[in-house]
Amino acid sequence: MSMKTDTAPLVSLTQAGVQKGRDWLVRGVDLTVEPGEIVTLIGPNGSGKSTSAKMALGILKPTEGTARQRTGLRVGYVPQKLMIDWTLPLSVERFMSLTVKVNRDEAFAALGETGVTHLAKSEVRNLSGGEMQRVLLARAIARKPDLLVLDEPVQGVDYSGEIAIYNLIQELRNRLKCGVLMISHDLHVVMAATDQVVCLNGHVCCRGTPTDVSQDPGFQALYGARAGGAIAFYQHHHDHVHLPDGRVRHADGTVSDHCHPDHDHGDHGTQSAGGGSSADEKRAANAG
Ligand SMILES: Nc1ncnc2c1ncn2[C@@H]1O[C@H](COP(=O)(O)OP(=O)(O)OP(=O)(O)O)[C@@H](O)[C@H]1O
Repeated sequence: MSMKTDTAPLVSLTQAGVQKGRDWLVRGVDLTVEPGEIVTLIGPNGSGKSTSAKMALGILKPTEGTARQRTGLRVGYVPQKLMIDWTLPLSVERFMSLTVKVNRDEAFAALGETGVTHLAKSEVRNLSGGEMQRVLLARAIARKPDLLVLDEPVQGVDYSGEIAIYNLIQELRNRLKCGVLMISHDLHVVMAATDQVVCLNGHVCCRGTPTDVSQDPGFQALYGARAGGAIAFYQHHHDHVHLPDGRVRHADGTVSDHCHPDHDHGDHGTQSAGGGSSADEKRAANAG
C-alpha cells in the first residue's frame, strides 16, 4: 500500500473519553482537524478542552472511543504557560532555538512570518503580550508543522491586539496550509476565522460554524459593525451539569444517566439585548 499521500484527517477523535478512577473527565468527543482547517475548543474551566486536545495529539490515551493521528504528523505547539525563569536574560533569537531544533535562517523566516523579525535581539521578558504571542507563534511554525496547536492564543493581549492575532493565525493557516487546533479557556469568544467550534461541557455540548452565529440578526445588531467581522461572540447557556459519577442533572432538577447526542442542549442562540448576567455577557458587552 502506498503511503505517499495520507488523506486522513490530521487528527481525529471518535466518541473519545477519558476516565480517571470513577470519574469521566470528558466523554463522547468527536473531533477532526483537516489540513487548512481551524477548529476551536471552547467551554468553561474543567470542561475537558485540554483533555480532548491531549487525546487528539496522542499524549493521552482514550479510555473509550478512538484517537488517530496522521502518520508522521508534525505538531507546532503554543503552550498556555511557559516554564521559564524570567530573572535570566534571554533574547528572542535564542528563545527560538531553546527547546526546538531550528537553525538561524528558519528562526528568522518564522519571525518574519509573524511580523516580529525586528524583535530578534530583544529580551523575551520585556515583550508586550501581543509581541510574546507572535514570538510563540513563530517558534511553533518554525519547523513547518502540519498542525498548529494553540492553547489560549490571546493571553495578555488587549481587544484590538486579539483581532490582530486571530487575523495572523488565519493568514498563517492560509500560507502554511496547516491545520489549527485552538483552545479557548475562559472566553466564549470565537473568531470568524474559525471553521469549526466545538463546545465542551464534559461532553460535546454543541458545535458549528461561528458564521452561523455571527450572521444572526440579533448578533449583528449588537456586535456586527463594531467587531468588523473579525470576532464573533458565541454565547449560550449550559442547561445541565455533569455529576462526578457520570450522571447528568438537568435544568429542571431531574437526573439521568446519559446526556444523549440528540438531547436538546438548550439555548445556544446569540445574546439578546437585556439578556442574562453571566460573566461572558459582561465581557461581550464590554468588548462590544
Ligand atoms: N490527570 C487527571 N486526573 C484526574 N483529573 C483530571 C486529570 N486531568 C484533568 N482532570 C480533571 O478533568 C477535568 C477536565 O480537565 P481539562 O484540563 O481537560 O479541562 P479544561 O477545559 O482544559 O479546563 P481549563 O479551562 O480550566 O484549562 C477537570 O475537572 C480536571 O480537574
